[in-house]
Amino acid sequence: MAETTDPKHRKHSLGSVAVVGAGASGLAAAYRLKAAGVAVTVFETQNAVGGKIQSFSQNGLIWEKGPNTMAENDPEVSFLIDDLQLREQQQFPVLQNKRYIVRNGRPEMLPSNPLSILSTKLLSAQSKARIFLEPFLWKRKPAQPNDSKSLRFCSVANFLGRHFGHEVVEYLVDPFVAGTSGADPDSISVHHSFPDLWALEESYGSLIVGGIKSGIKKKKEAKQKDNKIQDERMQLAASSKRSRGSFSFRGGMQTLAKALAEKVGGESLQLNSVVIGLASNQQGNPLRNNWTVSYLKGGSSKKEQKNFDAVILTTPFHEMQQLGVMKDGQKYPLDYFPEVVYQPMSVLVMAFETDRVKQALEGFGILVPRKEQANGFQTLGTLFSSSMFPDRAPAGQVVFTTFIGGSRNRALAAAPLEELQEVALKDLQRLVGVDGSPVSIKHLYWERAFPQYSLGYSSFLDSLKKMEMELPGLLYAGNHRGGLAVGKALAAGCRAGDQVLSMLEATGGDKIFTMAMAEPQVSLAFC
Ligand SMILES: Cc1cc2nc3c(=O)[nH]c(=O)nc-3n(C[C@H](O)[C@H](O)[C@H](O)COP(=O)(O)OP(=O)(O)OC[C@H]3O[C@@H](n4cnc5c(N)ncnc54)[C@H](O)[C@@H]3O)c2cc1C
Ligand SMILES: C=Cc1c2[nH]c(c1C)Cc1[nH]c(c(CCC(=O)O)c1C)Cc1[nH]c(c(C)c1CCC(=O)O)Cc1[nH]c(c(C)c1C=C)C2
Repeated sequence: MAETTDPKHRKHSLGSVAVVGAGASGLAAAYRLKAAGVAVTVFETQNAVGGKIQSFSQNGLIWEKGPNTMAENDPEVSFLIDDLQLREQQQFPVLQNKRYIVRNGRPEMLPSNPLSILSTKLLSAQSKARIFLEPFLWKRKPAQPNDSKSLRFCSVANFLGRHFGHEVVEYLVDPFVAGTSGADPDSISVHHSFPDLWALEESYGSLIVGGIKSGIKKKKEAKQKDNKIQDERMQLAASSKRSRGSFSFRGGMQTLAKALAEKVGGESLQLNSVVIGLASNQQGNPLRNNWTVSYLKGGSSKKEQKNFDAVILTTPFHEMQQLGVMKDGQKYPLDYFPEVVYQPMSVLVMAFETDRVKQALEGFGILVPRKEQANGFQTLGTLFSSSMFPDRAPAGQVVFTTFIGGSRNRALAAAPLEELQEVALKDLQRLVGVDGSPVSIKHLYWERAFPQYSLGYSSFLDSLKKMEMELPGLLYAGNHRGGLAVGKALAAGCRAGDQVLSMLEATGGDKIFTMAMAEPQVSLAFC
């Protein structure tokens, strides 16, 4: 029968793909492949989709065990939100730009524009001067000698400290890094965590000048792109993409996971199924169906197997290491990978009677810099959950989501609930005047909440590339590459799906196709 080009009518003639993991990246990859008419099977250990995305609802309280918000910075994400008809479900935090940072034991508003930098109590006059002088102190330098060491081992603290000084690192950079990864700015690579910053210095010298010029350039490109977009739907996506910062969905972030799962289709979701082995048979003619996935279903000890043309892996690396990988009948050891550091995190969701919160703050939330531990604070920060999304708290209650642990206090993340509640109440009493105990408390401990993009993280990324080169048809798409954010995981999943689709289309005949991720283009700069 002649192959149709319309995915809707194709009878899966393109091939079959296994996706391991039904988190944001796995669901996005499966969504992309299914839309193109590929037979997809998503294997997921848990009896639910979403991975780290887990929303819960009880007696009028909606809370998140994982992500509370996401951003829409990649075109794939904007398209996915429109295609899933989630635009109407998007929920933007009320007053989302009202963010606070603790200084000298008190919440201080984070400056949200250049003028408010002049009046903020977060920084000394000297640091403010340093920020305004940065464009003049950092003229574009001639390209530095290619020093891969500086590229691989330049920390966020070092890089931004050189531009703006120590106090900016302590009271702006440190809380931002803790509030977006649970890490500290001395331990993470600027090149892997903030690749755009690295490129700005290389291209413009000054980060402020570079930020302004690249912002203007992006706006111009977006306008030109809008003008070029013929398809009304894409035009809508492009225009609606200029959303107002980060957001969630009605009912919580799980709404996104459920919408993706529905689009992928229940027949493609193999829940309660843990993958224990991947075997690649590259011998002879590189025809399709050269991947065998072994898995245990529903707690049974009976191993089941299924063959596929390609595999997309989205599991955290510590779980990937448990997989038995075979190549042409021989064990393929993953022992050339370096260890990955993970940050632990305890999340406490506490609801209080409104009159028990004496100095409630409106807005997104509050972050505690490491330096404020000297003033007795132990939490990393707290989201003002019921201020962000008023429809998620029972009437007459105020809800906070407090984060404890990270690199700042790994042991405390694993402490018993009683101790965590005491720590959180002590900080909230000082910051928002909480008086007394919560009417309800939910707690989740993540032993490995976030992979850390440490100094020298290139060696992990190089190992991923080696694995993909040596095992044609296998691609990694989880949050250990390309960013931790939900939006970045979705984009990675979409791109992995597209890459596998190209492979399937290219190897309709007998071409061999390896799917090493395109080398991210980075430039060298002096660290
Ligand atoms: C507490 C917390 C708060 C966060 N807050 C935010 C936020 O506000 N905004 C934001 O943008 N990001 C946030 N993040 C980050 C974001 O949620 C994650 O980076 C992202 O969801 C990861 O998606 P993933 O698909 O890469 O991995 P995961 O969600 O971890 O999915 C991997 C899946 O693979 C499954 N799996 C593992 N091994 C196997 C196996 N052998 N067989 C079958 N299945 C397997 C797992 O069960 C899991 O479902 C937060 C994360 C945490 C932990
Ligand atoms: C205090 C600890 C944490 C809070 N949220 C997280 C931690 C560890 C987890 C987290 N939050 C965000 C991300 C995505 C990061 C990214 O690369 O986009 C992750 C992994 C979203 C986020 N949270 C903050 C910022 C600036 C962002 C980026 C998107 C946005 O601007 O909204 C800061 C922040 N995090 C927390 C609070 C209370 C807070 C600010 C007041 C909690």
